Amino acid sequence: MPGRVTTVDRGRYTTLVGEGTERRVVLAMRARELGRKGIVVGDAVHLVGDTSGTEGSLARIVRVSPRVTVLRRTADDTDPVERVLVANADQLVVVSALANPEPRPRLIDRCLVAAYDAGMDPLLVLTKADLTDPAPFLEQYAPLDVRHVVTARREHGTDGLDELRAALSGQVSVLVGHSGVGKSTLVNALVPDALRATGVVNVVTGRGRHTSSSAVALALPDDDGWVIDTPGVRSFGLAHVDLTRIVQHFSDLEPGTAGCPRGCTHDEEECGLDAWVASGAAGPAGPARLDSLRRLLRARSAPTE
Ligand SMILES: Nc1nc2c(ncn2[C@@H]2O[C@H](COP(=O)(O)OP(=O)(O)OP(=O)(O)O)[C@@H](O)[C@H]2O)c(=O)[nH]1
Ligand SMILES: [Zn+2]
Repeated sequence: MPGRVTTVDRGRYTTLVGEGTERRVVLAMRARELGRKGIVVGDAVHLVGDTSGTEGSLARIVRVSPRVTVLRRTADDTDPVERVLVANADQLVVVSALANPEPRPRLIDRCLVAAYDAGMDPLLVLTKADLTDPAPFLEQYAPLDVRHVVTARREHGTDGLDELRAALSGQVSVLVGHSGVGKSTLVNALVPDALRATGVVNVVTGRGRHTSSSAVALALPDDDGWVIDTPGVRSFGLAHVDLTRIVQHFSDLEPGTAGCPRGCTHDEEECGLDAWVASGAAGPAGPARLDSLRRLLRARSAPTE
């Protein structure tokens, strides 16, 4: 029985199996034959045993499918190892308020790098446009050509929500953002209460709301994709990011790296990209694009915020 891992908590895995009306929550443990193989939220797994999902039942996870993407959480003081946070997500939704709290461009840049490194498409969601004009902020990000959705609270509801739904449709999206940006407000609007209750099982009681601070996958209405909410994720593991994976996302600049010395950091005097851009090969936007690329490359080594 195939399933998708929605929460991980102390050796218990909440999974969702089945489609449509057959969809149900199945609590599972790992089978011995998995050895030390890790299981994270978003993993596609194969379950055996009692997959009825009835109260008190426990299935076993016997296989984990190869991961298409992996988003890593950074090592920190309590855990020196970079760990996979979420598997198989398509896009990284970086939620930032335009005001209250002020946007943190360095953190956003780090999120973009993490997305590129994970093989995920980034999507910027800029909330609270009712408080300030989004134009100055957007200008700063224009050369990066990152998709974005602007939301604003209005008397009749929230502007931009339909556009956001369209961007999430059929995708597995990880939502990140620091406290107060309005991420919970968005998740509540996207995933109705009834759906939120399923797939989010408290391991201790077997029902109710999951309280741990780990990622939680929530199915969007009508099986139209997933959002994975990540409370408490403040930074990503960028220590092992491969430069070429970032440069790949700058298709207008990438050919210019042919003129770089071996092992070029693309942020040094000998870098071939300066000449490439100066020759006009990257078009009129070239200089701003190169600045943005270098900003991201530097964000890798910036201290965590
Ligand atoms: N003006 C305005 N306020 C908003 C908007 N969206 C959310 N808020 C408010 O911003 C505050 C923070 O929203 P939350 O959804 O709790 O933010 P969060 O990112 O989940 O933050 P944590 O719960 O701390 O993780 C709340 O008081 C919301 O009512 C918006 O579009 N405009
Ligand atoms: Zn270079």
